[in-house]
Amino acid sequence: QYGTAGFRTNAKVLDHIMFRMGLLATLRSKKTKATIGVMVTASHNPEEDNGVKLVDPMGEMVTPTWEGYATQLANAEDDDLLMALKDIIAKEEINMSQEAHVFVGRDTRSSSASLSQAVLEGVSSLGGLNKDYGLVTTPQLHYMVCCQNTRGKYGEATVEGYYKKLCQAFIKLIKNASNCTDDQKHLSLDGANGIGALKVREMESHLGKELQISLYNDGSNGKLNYQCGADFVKVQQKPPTGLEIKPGERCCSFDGDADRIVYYYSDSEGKFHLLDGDKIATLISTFIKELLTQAGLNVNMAVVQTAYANGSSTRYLEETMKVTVKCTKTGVKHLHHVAQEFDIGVYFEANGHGTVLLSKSVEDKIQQLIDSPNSDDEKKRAALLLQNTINVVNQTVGDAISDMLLIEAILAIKGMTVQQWDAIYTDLPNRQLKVKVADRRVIDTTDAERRALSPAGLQDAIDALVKKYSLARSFVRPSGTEDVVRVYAEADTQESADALAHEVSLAVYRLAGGVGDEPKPLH
Ligand SMILES: CC(=O)N[C@H]1[C@@H](OP(=O)(O)O)O[C@H](CO)[C@@H](O)[C@@H]1O
Ligand SMILES: [Mg+2]
Repeated sequence: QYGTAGFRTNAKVLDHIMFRMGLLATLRSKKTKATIGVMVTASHNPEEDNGVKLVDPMGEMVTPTWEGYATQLANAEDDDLLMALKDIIAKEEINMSQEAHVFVGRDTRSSSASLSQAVLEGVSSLGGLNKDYGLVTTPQLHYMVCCQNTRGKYGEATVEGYYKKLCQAFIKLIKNASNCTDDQKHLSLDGANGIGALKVREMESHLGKELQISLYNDGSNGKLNYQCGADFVKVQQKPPTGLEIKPGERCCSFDGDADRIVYYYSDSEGKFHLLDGDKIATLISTFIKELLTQAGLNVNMAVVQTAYANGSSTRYLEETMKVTVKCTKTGVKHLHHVAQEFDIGVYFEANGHGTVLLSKSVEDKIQQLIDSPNSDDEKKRAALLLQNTINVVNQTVGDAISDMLLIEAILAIKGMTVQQWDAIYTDLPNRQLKVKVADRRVIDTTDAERRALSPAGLQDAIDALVKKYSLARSFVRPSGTEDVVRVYAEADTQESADALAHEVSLAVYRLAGGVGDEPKPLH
């Protein structure tokens, strides 16, 4: 199934899927009369895996109907492939004489080169024209597609153009950071031994001395995503191997295709502190809200989260910041669409995947303030900061490089240390676990995946377990990228969160057809 983020499985069985996604992207391009993107990556999953994501004309994820076609095409027997294609062509009334253009990109996995070749062959076999961007991050490919289809309005469809746009905006932002010491300009980055590391190296010359990055896990020795990267750090709640973490120093990790980022530091007692997507969303939305007030702009802004958002972050945003918070199903495609409903939508998954979307009307209002001879200096300054914020952001999809530049600029402008940022609110202790079941589709959820409708009795069991703890919350859902059921729990102490997560895992195991050994307690 075309899951949370496309197809993902062991690379050895993906050849035909890649070819077929080349075919599908070509049809999608003919249908939309626009360039479509195909990214070969399995993100944070192990090196042995691979996968593919389709990118729609504005750089967003492909629409649900076409996800359905992707699933059909992927599962068709060889003999039925032609029929399956004809079916899509008929349903979508595709004019086959229409030109097609497909952009292809890939991550650093050893299987990616030949798999992206299979995509390219799929494209040409239907007469599509392709451009192979080779090694790029997922968000870079999304960006290229958007630039191409907006005829350069969003930027130039080259990797160089991407660096120029983002870095120029970053440098303009950072000029507003008076008294920023060299120490504060330093960041340690874990590149997950993946494409992000490569691309940060490429970008560095555009940054001048404004940001000094020490790059670890750059792929020269270590294995992709192995005990490193944003997913490892977030789920394990510990620093990656291969990165020297000095007390108090700001560090961050990308994931394997550089569309996620998390920050962290260790305090003077050596305790590890994680600043995840929720903390990032809080920092960015607070910054934007302050600028809007200074600029005298009244626009409706929301933060979009998923069920994995820490309860403390939601409470802080709603109660202290008075910001609208929306909750959607897991997967950035869901968050993206809800964020689009607002003038400004800041969306982040707790794991660090997210970005900011701004409507055209907000961009116009900001431009008017900058151009107007009547705006006072404070308003103008705020408007310029907002404009450069927009330019540093990759609005097509969550982007670790772009998010990193924005976060670094905000911290510098606010003169804020990573500790001060962390202290905005305190996370509730939490735990994520996985349970293997025979068929994870037996679990059906509702209410943005916060409640289970089936199997019978599971939600009642979870409710009863949650009641035993204070400030507790727990939910389960079938993963869309792995063959597991995910369990999430939070509570007032780490012991309680761990115990609750374990007890809920047991309930899943017993009621949803667990396989293998029964889940064991964490302690
Ligand atoms: C709990 C969690 O982190 N889930 C991740 C994971 O999806 P699952 O459907 O949970 O496997 O991978 C997705 C793609 O990277 C990402 O969007 C999502 O947030
Ligand atoms: Mg990723």
